[in-house]
Amino acid sequence: MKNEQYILAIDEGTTSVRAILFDQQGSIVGQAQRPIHQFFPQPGWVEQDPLEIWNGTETVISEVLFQTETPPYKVRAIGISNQRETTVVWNRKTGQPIHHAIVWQSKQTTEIAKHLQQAGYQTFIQQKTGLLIDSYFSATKLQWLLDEVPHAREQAEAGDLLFGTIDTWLLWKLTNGHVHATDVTNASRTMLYNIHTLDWDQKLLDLFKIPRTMLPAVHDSSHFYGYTQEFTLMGVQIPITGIAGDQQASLFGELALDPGQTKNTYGTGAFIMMNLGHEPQLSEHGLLTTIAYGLNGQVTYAFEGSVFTAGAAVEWLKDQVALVQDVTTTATQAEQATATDQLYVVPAFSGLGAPYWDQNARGAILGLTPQTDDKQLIRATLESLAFQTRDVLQTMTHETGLPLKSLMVDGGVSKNEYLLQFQADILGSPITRAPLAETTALGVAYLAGLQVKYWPNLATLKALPRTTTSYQPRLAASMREWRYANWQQAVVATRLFAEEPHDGTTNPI
Ligand SMILES: Nc1ncnc2c1ncn2[C@@H]1O[C@H](COP(=O)(O)OP(=O)(O)O)[C@@H](O)[C@H]1O
Ligand SMILES: O=P(O)(O)OC[C@H](O)CO
Repeated sequence: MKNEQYILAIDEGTTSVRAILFDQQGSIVGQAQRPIHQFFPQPGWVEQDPLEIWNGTETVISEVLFQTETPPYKVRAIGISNQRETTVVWNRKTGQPIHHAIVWQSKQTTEIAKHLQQAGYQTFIQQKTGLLIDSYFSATKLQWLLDEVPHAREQAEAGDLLFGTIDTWLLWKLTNGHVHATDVTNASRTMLYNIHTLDWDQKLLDLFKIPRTMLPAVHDSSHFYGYTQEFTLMGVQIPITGIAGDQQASLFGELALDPGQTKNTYGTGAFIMMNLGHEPQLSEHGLLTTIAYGLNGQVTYAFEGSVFTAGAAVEWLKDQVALVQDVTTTATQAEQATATDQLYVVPAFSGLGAPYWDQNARGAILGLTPQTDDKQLIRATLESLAFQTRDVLQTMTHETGLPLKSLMVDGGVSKNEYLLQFQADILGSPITRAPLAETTALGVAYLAGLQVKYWPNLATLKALPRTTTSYQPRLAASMREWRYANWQQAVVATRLFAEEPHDGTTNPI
């Protein structure tokens, strides 16, 4: 349609940045994507260049507009979804980052996190933030930057430095330094934000020694944040009206808006989220309580189970052990493998996330025999994603008392048919795959579009056409439980290996 306007979603993930144009049906009109490099300055450390992220974002925006012959004035609004927790600090006057961004997976602040745990801060922090102490969240990363980058602390105390997660950094760049803000979902991942009072928590700022002047303003996920500046890439002023962390954006894109509705996004990691409604519940078994979205002045909470290694394990099959040349062939290879009932890959490459939260664990392969071959290893690796998902979902249903009726899935690895069938089998529940792999971008497009009345209300979104693919469980219950019991045993063995030896020698891991 000639006069149609579009919503532009920017999805800045861990491995790439995408710009996607959506029309009023929620269909993709065009998209562009650029990879983003990761730097590994020391084992376990992961960093990215914030300027590369910004330049990549500018490029994909230009590309998608060019490819679809869309003049910028046809973009009704912009939404930003982003890899969460990743921490950037930059100079407010020069706009220069003081260091690379510290990525969510990075382990350089493990010692700070351990120290806090040992000092007994877990309950204090969980009650305020809903989070468990881990180097994953922004607070220890920000503290590290202020402590380790020369003169950073004095500059921060003088009010010269700004902190942001990637959404905040991109918003600041898009508005040419006019707007320093974030949304409630991203704020809830910093470990500095109180999810009950909905404000930065002074006691936490004191604990991590963070000057309040560095912190962005916090708003609803659907909110008028500001305009792109005329002299930035867009050439015209376009409102930026949606921001959400990528996992929350995909929950919104799935329209999982009722308590109990649950999604899993299989990307680099796998992030399972269950809508909790308007009352936060704290977990006793390793789940995070997080803000799902802020809409019309009200926040909705969610339980989250973060699995650190999902697609990253598939990448490992390709890049490190070269068992596959192309990740898309893994489903067929897994289908062709002879049964792997006794072979288990525990991909704890960066420790184990929910519900274990074991920073020390490292990956293991258990049950090798002389017959074990490449296809079986591929299959067992894919199966590990499904087992890890069950670990989290079992905890969620136990804690909330809500049964799992069905699981909505999306993300890059959800293209894998073998995985989804096995996921249904090992859960004993149906799986529904979203029509678009780009549910994250769609979610933040919805949030941006609601604010400018591109879509007038939630009912309009629910009425949009949507064709999903379902996977029904086929495995007998006895086999299902036997396989899962074996997996649990494999996790126990893996964690045992990472424990300190009892003879006083240092654990080399
Ligand atoms: N057909 C497939 N089978 C298995 N894994 C896949 C397939 N297609 C993509 N992937 C994996 O999906 C991941 C990328 O998913 P994506 O949602 O783009 O991640 P992120 O947002 O973390 O960058 C990569 O780890 C890639 O190996
Ligand atoms: O880059 P993704 O899509 O794997 O998401 C990363 C998460 O937001 C980290 O918490």
